[in-house]
Amino acid sequence: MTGRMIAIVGPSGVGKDSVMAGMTEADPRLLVVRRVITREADAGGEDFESITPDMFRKHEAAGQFALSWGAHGLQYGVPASVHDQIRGGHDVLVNLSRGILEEANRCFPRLQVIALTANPDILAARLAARARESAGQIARRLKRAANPIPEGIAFLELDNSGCLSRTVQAALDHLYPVRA
Ligand SMILES: Nc1ncnc2c1ncn2[C@@H]1O[C@H](COP(=O)(O)OP(=O)(O)O)[C@@H](O)[C@H]1O
Ligand SMILES: O=P(O)(O)OC[C@H]1O[C@H](OP(=O)(O)OP(=O)(O)O)[C@H](O)[C@@H]1O
Repeated sequence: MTGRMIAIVGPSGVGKDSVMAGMTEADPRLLVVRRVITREADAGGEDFESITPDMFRKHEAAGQFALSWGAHGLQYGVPASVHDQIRGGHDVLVNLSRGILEEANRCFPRLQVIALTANPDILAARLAARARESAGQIARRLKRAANPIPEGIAFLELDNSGCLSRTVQAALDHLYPVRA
């Protein structure tokens, strides 16, 4: 049985990376995609492959990304190796832009989308506490917080304003429903 691509989406600071980490800790069936990003290697936060914009363009032109997009002045890529992981039967978690979901839906037949939400004041507080971005960058991230999920894409919405472990459990229950 092939696996599924599971996209975790939502505004900056909502908890995408935290929820994905909690899900893999709780369930070893899940793998997390290590994204390729034109961000300084020591920026902190998620585990990612840091790459220069020039190398990113070369990787992109060589077909080394299953998906790629730009946001926040950065370029993001999902390594094409995810296709092998999925063919190998793994369910694969990835932090995606809402703007790339239509393309993802075309590329990954069994795409599942989990859209996280949180109250705006909570988003602002979390981004300030994470301290990976400057105040100006945080303000720009908050401006795109309300970007919608494209029409026609099925998704489960989970509010991550509260306890992280409850969000993680709700996501796992959705993906792996217990059959009576
Ligand atoms: N449910 C939660 N309750 C409290 N803090 C959270 C919760 N989810 C995430 N956080 C914290 O909020 C910050 C942003 O989370 P992160 O996972 O980096 O979000 P995203 O990947 O969506 O930008 C981090 O400091 C993280 O520890
Ligand atoms: O189009 P959007 O849905 O707004 O998403 C744009 C980008 O924002 C997030 O980036 P990143 O993971 O670097 O930032 P975050 O951890 O602060 O969300 C997300 O992973 C996308 O790459």
